[in-house]
Amino acid sequence: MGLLVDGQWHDKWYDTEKHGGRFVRSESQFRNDISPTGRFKPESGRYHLYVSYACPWAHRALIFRRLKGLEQHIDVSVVHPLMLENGWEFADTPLHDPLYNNDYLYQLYLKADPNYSGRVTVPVLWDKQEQTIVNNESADIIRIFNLAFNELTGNHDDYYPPSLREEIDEVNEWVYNDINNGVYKCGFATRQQAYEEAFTDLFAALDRVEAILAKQPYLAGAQLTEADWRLFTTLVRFDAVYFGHFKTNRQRIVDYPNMWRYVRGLYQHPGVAETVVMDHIKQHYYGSHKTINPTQIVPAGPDIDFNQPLE
Ligand SMILES: N[C@@H](CCC(=O)N[C@@H](CS)C(=O)NCC(=O)O)C(=O)O
Repeated sequence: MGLLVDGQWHDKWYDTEKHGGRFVRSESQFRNDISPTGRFKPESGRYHLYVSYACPWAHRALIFRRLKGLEQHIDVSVVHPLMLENGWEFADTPLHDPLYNNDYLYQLYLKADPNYSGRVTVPVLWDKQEQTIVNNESADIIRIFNLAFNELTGNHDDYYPPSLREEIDEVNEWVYNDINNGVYKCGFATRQQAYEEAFTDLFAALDRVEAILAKQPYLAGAQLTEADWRLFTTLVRFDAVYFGHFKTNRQRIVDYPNMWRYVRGLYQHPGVAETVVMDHIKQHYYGSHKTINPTQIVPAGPDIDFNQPLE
């Protein structure tokens, strides 16, 4: 784990002490759009997506690539599940970098900006033409995938429809703060109080989701939207890693009847199960955070059947 400072790699863990033991996530820095009139145009074969199967943020992008039929137009590279002293690394095929044969993901960031300062995160949407990063913020990448390539693919499915945008933005706000990022706030807290605050907020938000799903099938109502996919990537990791490794253990997702049905429904959506790679997920979390799990032992359980029929 580390970061780049003026183009130099430093092996450094998150500094929680300056925030009273709290984990504070930094903002992504490459935030360009893809549009017919802009610098980055929607073209087949021009862009490349770098992900980790372990990462819930990168997972959103992978799901949208599949939902929007972009596999033929945007290739993907997957990094090695362990993120240690050199950050995300490439390894032997198929976990290699087919474009530049880099050893480390930070080399890609340096190619985009030799003086880059900041964290080196996945996902990365890369432009092969300009050899730079278009965008490294998953919330943006899924919206780009949702719309920008529609003319190319003929797929007009809309996961951020204008009529529901206000509702979706409102849900995203608390789901992001208290659940998507909330599990990290629990797991990376270095003081008891910081952990307990995050834990309380997390389970209040999960209870809220459970109550919403008692009344309607999806977070924004009757229609499946990006708000659901953003929540899904956290829920699908919850019982296998966050519950144990991040100490989010008041209850599991399987213990919430509505959420357990909902997460299975999303998992069983065509093409989604193939984007869930549980051994990368478990290896990454239990193996990469030595401050939390010094032995790096990966638990053998639990056994979760996301394919269980939806009754
Ligand atoms: N806001 C970013 C967050 C991405 C992110 O933090 N990814 C994690 C992996 S789950 C990462 O690459 N972390 C490396 C680091 O923080 O140094 C997004 O949603 O795209």
